[in-house]
Amino acid sequence: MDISSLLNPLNKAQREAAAAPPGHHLVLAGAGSGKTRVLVHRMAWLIRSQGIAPVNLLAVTFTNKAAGEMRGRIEELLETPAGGMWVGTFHGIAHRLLRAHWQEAQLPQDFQILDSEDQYRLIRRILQNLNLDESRWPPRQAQWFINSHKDKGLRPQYLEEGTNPHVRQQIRIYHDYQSHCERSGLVDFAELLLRAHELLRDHAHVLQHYQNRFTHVLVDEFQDTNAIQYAWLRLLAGHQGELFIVGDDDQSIYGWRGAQIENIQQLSRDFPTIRTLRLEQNYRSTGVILAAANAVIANNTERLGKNLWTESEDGEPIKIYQASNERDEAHFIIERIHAWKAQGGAGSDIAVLYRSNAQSRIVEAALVEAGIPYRVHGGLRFFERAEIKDALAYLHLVTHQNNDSAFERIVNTPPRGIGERTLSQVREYAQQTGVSLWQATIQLAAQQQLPARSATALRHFHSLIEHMATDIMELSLPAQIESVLDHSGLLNHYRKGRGEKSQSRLDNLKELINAASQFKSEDPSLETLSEFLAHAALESGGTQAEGWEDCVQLMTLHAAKGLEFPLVFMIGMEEGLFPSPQTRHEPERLEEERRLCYVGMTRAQRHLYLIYATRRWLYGSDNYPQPSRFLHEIPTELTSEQRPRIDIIHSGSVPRPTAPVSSIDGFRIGQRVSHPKFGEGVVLNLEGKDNQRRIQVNFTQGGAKWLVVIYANLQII
Ligand SMILES: Nc1ncnc2c1ncn2[C@@H]1O[C@H](COP(=O)(O)OP(=O)(O)OP(=O)(O)O)[C@@H](O)[C@H]1O
Ligand SMILES: [Mg+2]
Repeated sequence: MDISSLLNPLNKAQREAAAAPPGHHLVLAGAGSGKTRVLVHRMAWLIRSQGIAPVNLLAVTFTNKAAGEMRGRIEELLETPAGGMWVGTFHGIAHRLLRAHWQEAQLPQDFQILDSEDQYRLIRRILQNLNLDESRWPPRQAQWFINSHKDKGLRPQYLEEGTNPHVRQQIRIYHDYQSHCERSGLVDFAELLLRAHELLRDHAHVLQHYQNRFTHVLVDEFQDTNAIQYAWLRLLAGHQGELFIVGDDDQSIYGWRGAQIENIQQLSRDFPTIRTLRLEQNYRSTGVILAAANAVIANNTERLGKNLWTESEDGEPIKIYQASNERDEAHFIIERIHAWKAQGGAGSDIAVLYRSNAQSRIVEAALVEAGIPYRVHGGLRFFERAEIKDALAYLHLVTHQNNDSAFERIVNTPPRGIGERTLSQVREYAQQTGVSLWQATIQLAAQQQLPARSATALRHFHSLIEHMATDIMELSLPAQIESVLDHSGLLNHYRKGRGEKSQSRLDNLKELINAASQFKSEDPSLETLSEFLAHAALESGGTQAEGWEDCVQLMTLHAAKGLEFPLVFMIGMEEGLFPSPQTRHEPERLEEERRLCYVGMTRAQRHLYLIYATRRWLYGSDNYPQPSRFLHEIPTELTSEQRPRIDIIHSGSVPRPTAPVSSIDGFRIGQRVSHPKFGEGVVLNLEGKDNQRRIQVNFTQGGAKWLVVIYANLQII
């Protein structure tokens, strides 16, 4: 592609940004104005028109998925693979730096990444060692204390002890936690960033190397960078590197996780020559959606201010639906999805967005019942499932026996007769002598301090792990994983289990082998197994090993950042849920909630539904919430209220609207049928007419379910 056609798909302002002369640039622009598009074109333009080598570019995005898409787009524009270019998340890039410079970073070469759940477990263990009661010292609080200090670049030894006993105790926990991580070669997410920053700050030759290499540093979603991320961007850019930053202050939604919207202003102070460019035309949404989103965000006071307009047609009004409860909310969505599909729309065009993860369950249940495929993003991610973590723990232990988290996780999974009493003895010994749990078991066994049965069980465990390590040395990555799954007894363990759960666990373990065979290391110089383990820890949801298919997308508003969909449902638009209860009386946090609402609304390209319930069962109690204030902030001429439906499908004792019938579409009570998802079952009930024809089937695996006949795809067997 020649240079002019490279810039053709851009408007004038976008082109000026993508082909801006050398220097620092900040593209500050609203949602859907093409910031990400400009960033990608800028990279292609630098390579094609300015002769910059791909190795000189560093691009930082927010998720692995975005990074993958970005690389794909650039290669498409260049019509060739852009090898050597670094594109990744802050965490991914920090990890890469630390792997390359582990010595300078004072890490063991085979350091391992501790994900949030492992971190939580470790903190609990530290609390136990310190004899602290969890009800007084909640592990989550300690975790927050540790991470938020690391995000600010603060190590425990530099914290002011002060007089507050609570703070002193937290510092002590932080201290113990940190020494434990250092002894065992473990690096948590916040540590990745902090250590990468220290690496650059304290080692002039390393810094020099990367400053020379990365002549161009490009960052997407800049508004959500935290202090430490900003600090290392600044170091990397140095005096010569050129920054190309894109962001939107109105979409800053991670303040609670330490992101600093002030970084936008700081940028102009640190790089006084930086040019701010604006994009004002929105290409994503209809006029109505954009006007509504603009009206909502206009209620915030802390804004840098911008205009956003569109040439698109106004489109249809935003639909506000008052649901009688959360089940009605879910059924309304199902109905709309059916209508969308009936018109030829794809399921993957649709997103259901919510404020809190807990809201997805009811919608999921309704989707399952209706037989609509869906995918939850950012829920329990593939690599976070228990069986996958067990498998990964074996792999960790095989490569690195001093990994206590991995040891704890699988020493008795599957059960092999190593009891809690033995383990506490091991833990105590490890703590007193400052060795790893693995070492402790060896030493205790040698000193014959353990009961004979436990000692034998532990010896078996040792030789199991050691054998695995030698067995897999020569194997390919998927074969390594297969071998470990087999020899560890995990596969057998789940094979023995009954029911759908065990089956789905087995499927997941097989999927892990599949994921390993598709895995390509970014950095060929690294050993594949440890690289795969790091990938598993860093993979931030979004993509799962199975690929996309035609699924309705469910995710939190936070996870929807940067994405777009023709049809969007925002559910739970209620005071006390969105805005969330803790934020209602704090103006700053309320503004962050409003930005989140703006992010959600601006995901929609053509159709936007906002739904609230007048009654909601949430966190174990019944609530009668008011509609969200954000709904009132949308001018009424842009919305249309959907009338409450009368045919709400109730469960239980509520009388059904139609009388039972004896046969529908050839189905009869007592007949055996099969369903593509639920398997085989027996027809219990039939009712309704026209599109409302429903059938109740008692499935062998899943119990009784009501299905809508025309969608259920049932076969008589
Ligand atoms: N000049 C253009 N012509 C046609 N379509 C465009 C143009 N610029 C952007 N788009 C399209 O508009 C949509 C939004 O663009 P993009 O995702 O880059 O916006 P953004 O500013 O990054 O949004 P967000 O703030 O949500 O991340 C995309 O579908 C993109 O392809
Ligand atoms: Mg974007």
